[in-house]
Amino acid sequence: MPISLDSSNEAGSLIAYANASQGKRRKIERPDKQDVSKAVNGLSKEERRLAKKARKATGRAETKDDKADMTGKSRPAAAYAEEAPRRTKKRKHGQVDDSTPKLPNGQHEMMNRNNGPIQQDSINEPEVPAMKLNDAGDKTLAKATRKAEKTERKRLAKAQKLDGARGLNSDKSVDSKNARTPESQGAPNDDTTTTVDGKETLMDGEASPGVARKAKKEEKKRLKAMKKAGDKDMSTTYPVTGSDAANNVSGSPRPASDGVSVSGSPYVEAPSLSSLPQSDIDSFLSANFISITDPSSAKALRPIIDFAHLPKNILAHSSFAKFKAPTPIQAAAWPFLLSNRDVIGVAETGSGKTLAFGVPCIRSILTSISTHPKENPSSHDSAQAKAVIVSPTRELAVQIHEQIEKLASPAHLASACIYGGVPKDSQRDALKTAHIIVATPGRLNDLIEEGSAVLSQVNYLVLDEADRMLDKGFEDAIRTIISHTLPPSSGRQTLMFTATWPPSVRDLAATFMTQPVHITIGADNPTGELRANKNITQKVEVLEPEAKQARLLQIIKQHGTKNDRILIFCLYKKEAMRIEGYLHSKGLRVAGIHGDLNQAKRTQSLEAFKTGSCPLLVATDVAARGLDIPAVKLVLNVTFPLTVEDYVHRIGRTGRAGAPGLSITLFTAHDKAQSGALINVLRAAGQEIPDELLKFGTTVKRKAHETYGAWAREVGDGERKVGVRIKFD
Ligand SMILES: Nc1ncnc2c1ncn2[C@@H]1O[C@H](COP(=O)(O)OP(=O)(O)OP(=O)(O)O)[C@@H](O)[C@H]1O
Repeated sequence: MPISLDSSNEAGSLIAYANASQGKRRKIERPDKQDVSKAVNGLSKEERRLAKKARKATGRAETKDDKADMTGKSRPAAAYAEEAPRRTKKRKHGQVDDSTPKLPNGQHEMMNRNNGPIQQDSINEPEVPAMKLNDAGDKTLAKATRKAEKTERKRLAKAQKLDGARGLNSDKSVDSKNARTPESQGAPNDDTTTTVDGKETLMDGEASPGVARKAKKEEKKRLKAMKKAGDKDMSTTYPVTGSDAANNVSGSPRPASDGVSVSGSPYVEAPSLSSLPQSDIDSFLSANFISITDPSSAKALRPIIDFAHLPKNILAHSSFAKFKAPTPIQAAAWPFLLSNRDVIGVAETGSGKTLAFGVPCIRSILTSISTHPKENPSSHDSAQAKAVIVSPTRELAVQIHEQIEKLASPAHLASACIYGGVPKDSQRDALKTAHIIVATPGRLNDLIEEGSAVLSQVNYLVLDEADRMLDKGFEDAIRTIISHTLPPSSGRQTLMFTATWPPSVRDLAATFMTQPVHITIGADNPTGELRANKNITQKVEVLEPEAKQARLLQIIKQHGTKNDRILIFCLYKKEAMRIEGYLHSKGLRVAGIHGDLNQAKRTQSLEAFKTGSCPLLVATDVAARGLDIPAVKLVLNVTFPLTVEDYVHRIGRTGRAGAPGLSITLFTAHDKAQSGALINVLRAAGQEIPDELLKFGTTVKRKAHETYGAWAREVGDGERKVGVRIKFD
């Protein structure tokens, strides 16, 4: 019987594998030598010949399997599907847990979750007692298994080499020797903690490299096919013109899935929006510097410039009536998202991106549920998650969850907030009834792995702070999460939102998306180049490193008032602790937030800062992205971050939702490698550039994916990127 492999989905291929060879879905297991011997008694000559052949094959496989059980390596793909739940977790310092492979959609059907760790004996116990040796399917299975083993061995050898090069398995101790290990590196994911001996330990799950790489390969294949198809399409770049005014129904088809697609309910433009003169639309687009690029040949969609233009079922549940009008990113993204399109949304910090993806999320779920009348949204006994929103930090996940809850609960939808550093029990409970999961990657993967989080019906996937989510620290974990959701061919909508969209992550992003509409908000910035929020006045002071502390105190005294908050950023955890202690010693009310603090303390510090009981917060880059804290008057950078993207996010904690903001950056000779990139950001925002900064030079180092964000310093010398001289006029 030919083995049919469904290349679109790993679980699909494994199940097909099992079905083809066994005639039904069941565990794939080879018998041991003894069982084969028993079975051959009384067989014909021909059957004995085949049995001998099979014995040879099983003997080989068995030896490898035994070895693999000891080492956790050299497993054929089918064996991974079988034995994943039996493996015990190995969470070593700085080590990716490759002993616990994660499998995509549907795999849980093949696992016995209740068994727990299984002894070596039971691993060798044959699931199928008597093999029918003259069955052609079995021969095919043995052959296919050998082939799978060979491929797996090759892949693992390659992966080990790669991981070795990336330093994924190397310990990083945080001591005086590497006290300059920045938090954004040392803590690639929010679930990183520090053990007593000062070593950093990944607490929560990283993606299995095996599964992640397979997913990567499949995504690449899909992308290739997609590109081929896309070549036939005309790429469309808006602003919308008068000829598009007639278009009031989205022309973007999305393949129907097995009853879970949201494509059944096309977006219909509100008559009140259709009746607006085109000149109104054009002036809205140009006044807000909205650039929309659609690689498909679908017609342009008018921005939803008034809340009244939203579909009625959303409007009825709106919790945002307090706002005057949608922000530009909301207005531009909503029509495409409501039409089930994939969207990359790049808009400045504090511009309302959460509602931009949050509002269509509710509609997507309601539509999806309405096509499944059995799933009554008001029955909170159980639910299947339909949407996942992934965020890089725990605090941001909590904040997004709060906003999503405000949208979801009036619609009788439930959401769960999943993040590391806190007990799992309440999260497990919340998952039982959640339609929407807001999560950090590490803890989500842990709960997927144990079977508490099931994403097999997720057709709305959001990566918030998408560039951070796609950098090396998170990439594998994100791949694993994505591989558990519905594939795009079954109707999954994939959204990426951020304020910074470096070229280094764009190719990777494309592998997860289907003809995404690219929306950028910002003057003179159609390609989404790095831009800071123009409402922020950026000041840079160049000084000697030893002068920093005194200057810091001066600035705080100069700007601190009773009601305003000052957010102080450091690069290292130890530095943050030192600065917090220093300010404390000066009698100031100050709190701290960084990766060495337990979650309760982190939450407490943030609350104290939000309420104003502590008007000063000293933070590392764990607080750089997404946090929406009212009345942050000043962001003060004591040490420049590793990347200028992080700088843009840090200063973006002020000047939110149209309010003015101020940032002051203390810049020393240690940071001169970043001077060129910083000058570019200042220049693009029309800010003053001090001569002392210009003296450091205008060289901008191009960042490739490997060197972006969390793992930057772990790239070997051989991979160091060459600086590019940028000329200014
Ligand atoms: N239409 C609107 N009008 C006015 N304010 C809004 C609107 N939509 C959202 N906001 C407010 O704007 C603030 C910033 O929103 P949000 O946190 O979503 O920004 P963001 O673009 O995600 O920022 P960041 O890039 O820093 O994550 C929030 O306080 C939010 O309530």
